Order: sequence, then structure tokens, then C-alpha cells
Amino acid sequence: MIEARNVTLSFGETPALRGADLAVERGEIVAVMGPSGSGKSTLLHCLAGILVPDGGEIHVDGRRVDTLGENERSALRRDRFGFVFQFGQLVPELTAAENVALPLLLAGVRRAKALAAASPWFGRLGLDGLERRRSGELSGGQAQRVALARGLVAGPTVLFADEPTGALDSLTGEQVMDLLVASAREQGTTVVLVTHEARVAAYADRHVMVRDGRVTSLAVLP
Ligand SMILES: Nc1ncnc2c1ncn2[C@@H]1O[C@H](COP(=O)(O)OP(=O)(O)OP(=O)(O)O)[C@@H](O)[C@H]1O
Repeated sequence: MIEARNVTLSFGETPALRGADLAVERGEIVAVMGPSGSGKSTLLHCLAGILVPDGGEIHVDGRRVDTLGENERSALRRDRFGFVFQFGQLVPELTAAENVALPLLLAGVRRAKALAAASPWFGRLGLDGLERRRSGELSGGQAQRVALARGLVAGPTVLFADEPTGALDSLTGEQVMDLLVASAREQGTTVVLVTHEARVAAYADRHVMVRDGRVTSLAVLP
């Protein structure tokens, strides 16, 4: 489903990726671990077509991602990928329901239909009654569950999650991870999860370590 081969990327003089290789099977949940600054987020951004590598190849869901133009990459992100980031990054002016519906609205789905598709996610993720709140009126855990619903509402083939529980306390983080994993399994969504926390990585089927811009080890979790 995902294959990265010898991916390199530098920010000016700083090499962030120095020949990273990664393969992820369809439906697999893979945790990308490693020290701060090792290149985890850069690798995720390359896989997701947010950043374009300097070298190497990236194939995701049958498409070569690294050679696509900006418009094609943005269409691929919108249509096939879902995202959850550390701080949720909800649009503050929109209600929770509108935030969840956003990927559908951006894909051209009519407002009523998009909001109808967003609606079941509130019950599914324990957010009933919060549909009309804005992000400033949600707790961190609620906001992150809204962000998770937004990441999954369009039925992505791959969910990219970068430290999705990084801003949450451990209990709230566990609730978010339980929901993320259950929802991904239910939809058969492949998940690439960047985390530096072993507790979070333990939710994955497998973890890989990134060190100095390379994927250095593969391990099957017990
Ligand atoms: N936009 C940028 N401009 C310049 N340098 C960058 C940029 N993004 C990342 N880097 C550098 O690239 C390297 C890899 O960064 P990256 O964010 O991928 O690491 P990370 O493993 O995700 O770290 P963390 O766990 O701290 O988030 C680091 O040296 C970082 O300083």
C-alpha cells in the first residue's frame, strides 16, 4: 500500500531524510518512532504528498506520489488521505459539525449531505451534543476526537497521524487512540502514526524506528 524507497530530503543544509525506506501493507497500523529531529514528521509529510523529496520514490495506494504536480498531490490528499495532527488544527470559525464535514465540502459535496455524513461520527466518537460548538468551546480531548472524525469522514485509504495524542493527558490520549484504532480497523484504513511514546506505539501492529533520517529497524510488537 505504501512504499518509500531511498527517500532523501534536506531543508537547506540540514538533511532531514538520508535514504529512508518503508513499506506498509494495506490495512496495517504502523507506528513511526524515533528521537526528536530524526525525521519522522518529514517522512510522514513526504508519504502524504505534503512535501516533495529531493530523491527516491514514494508509491501510495498504487500512485507514485513524489513525481505528481502540486494540483495532483492536493487532489490525492483530499480524496484518498486523512490527517490528524498534534493540535487538532480545527478551523476556529466553524462549528464542530462543519469541521468534521470539511473534507467533504472541499471535495464538492453539498452542505446538507456533508453535514449528514458528519453526523454519525459524533455518536461514534462520544461527541453527541457538541455538533454546534466551536473549537474554543471544546476540551483538548473533544477537539482531538473532532479532528479524528474529520480525518476519517471521507473514508480515506490512508490516515496519517502525527503525534495525535501529543497534546493530551494519558487517559484522554488512550481514549483517542482506542477510537482511532477501532475506526481505522472498521473501515480497513491503513494508518501511519508518528509518535515518540511507546504507550501510543503499542496500539500499532508494527513499529519502525527513524534515526538520522533513515528507517533503522523494524519490529513486530508483542
Ligand atoms: N521546515 C523546516 N525547515 C528547516 N528544517 C526543518 C524543517 N522541518 C524539519 N526540519 C529539520 O529536519 C530534521 C527532521 O525534522 P522532523 O520534524 O522530521 O523530525 P521529527 O523526528 O519529527 O522530530 P520531533 O519528534 O521533534 O517532531 C530536523 O533537523 C529539523 O530541524
